[in-house]
Amino acid sequence: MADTEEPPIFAKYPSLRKMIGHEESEIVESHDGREITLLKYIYAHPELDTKLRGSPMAILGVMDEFAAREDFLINIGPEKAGKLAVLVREHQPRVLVELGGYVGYSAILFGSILKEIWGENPDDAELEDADEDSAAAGKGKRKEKAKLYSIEIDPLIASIAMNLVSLAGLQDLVEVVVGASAHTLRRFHEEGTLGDGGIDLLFMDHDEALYEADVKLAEKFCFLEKEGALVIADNVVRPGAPGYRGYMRKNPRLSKSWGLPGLIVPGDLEDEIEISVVGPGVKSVG
Ligand SMILES: C[S@@+](CC[C@H](N)C(=O)[O-])C[C@H]1O[C@@H](n2cnc3c(N)ncnc32)[C@H](O)[C@@H]1O
Repeated sequence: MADTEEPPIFAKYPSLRKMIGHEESEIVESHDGREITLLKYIYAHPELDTKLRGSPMAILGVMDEFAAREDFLINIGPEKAGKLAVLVREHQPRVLVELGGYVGYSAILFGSILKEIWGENPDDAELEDADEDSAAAGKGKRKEKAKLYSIEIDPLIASIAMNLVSLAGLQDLVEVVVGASAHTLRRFHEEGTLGDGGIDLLFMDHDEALYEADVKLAEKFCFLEKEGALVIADNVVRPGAPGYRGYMRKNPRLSKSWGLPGLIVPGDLEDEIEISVVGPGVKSVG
């Protein structure tokens, strides 16, 4: 490629041109007002009522369009979304917890898959019915709700996520929870939010420096006791979570782990997403 030639990545993501000439330390990638601009962009969309409302995939498409054309967004983006969607469909989780919800991109993706797999949640009366007559459960009545708890520390950012989750029609399946990850996991434990079953899939995408401590907390509260529970950690290579990776490799509760490649930077083949299958075992590790 000649010196003057623009890297192909800028043709695909024109919004990245803003970063040209800046040191990495000078680049602000989020929480600078662009999230409110995104919300206005979506609500100004000419097909808001005809295509976006009630359509998770169409909303994700507009978020991708905004990230490519207007301003970069720190969500998983379309490539990782495609890979994670395959995994989530295969795994069929009923209770999913996400640490780091941002404006709701991954929450809308995962919530739409929960809806695809489990349908609309039963209302409380139906749940009581199914409880009273366990034979009825065998006739197709569901005794549990499917749920994604998307935990986000920043209340303004979380409000945008709540708005977009509702626009997507997923408010029944996706609960955006405002709070820091560790504080919220502890609150879930004290309040019994997750019931007896715990978590089928824990997605960590908040602060790589907290992955190790937070997964240990989830284990301590027995949230990861289901056979085959999945822990998915994003960005384990860049910015990187060496403490978490080291801890999981030696974890006696780990039965299998593998990685998925990142994206965006062509030729970057290192696995950015680490998937770990954990299960019942030592109750409290570390
Ligand atoms: C990379 S973004 C998450 C992207 C999101 N999972 C998606 O793909 O749509 C990280 C988010 O984690 C939030 N965050 C950072 N530290 C956190 C913590 N300790 N607890 C909860 N959220 C946190 C940030 O405010 C930010 O919105």
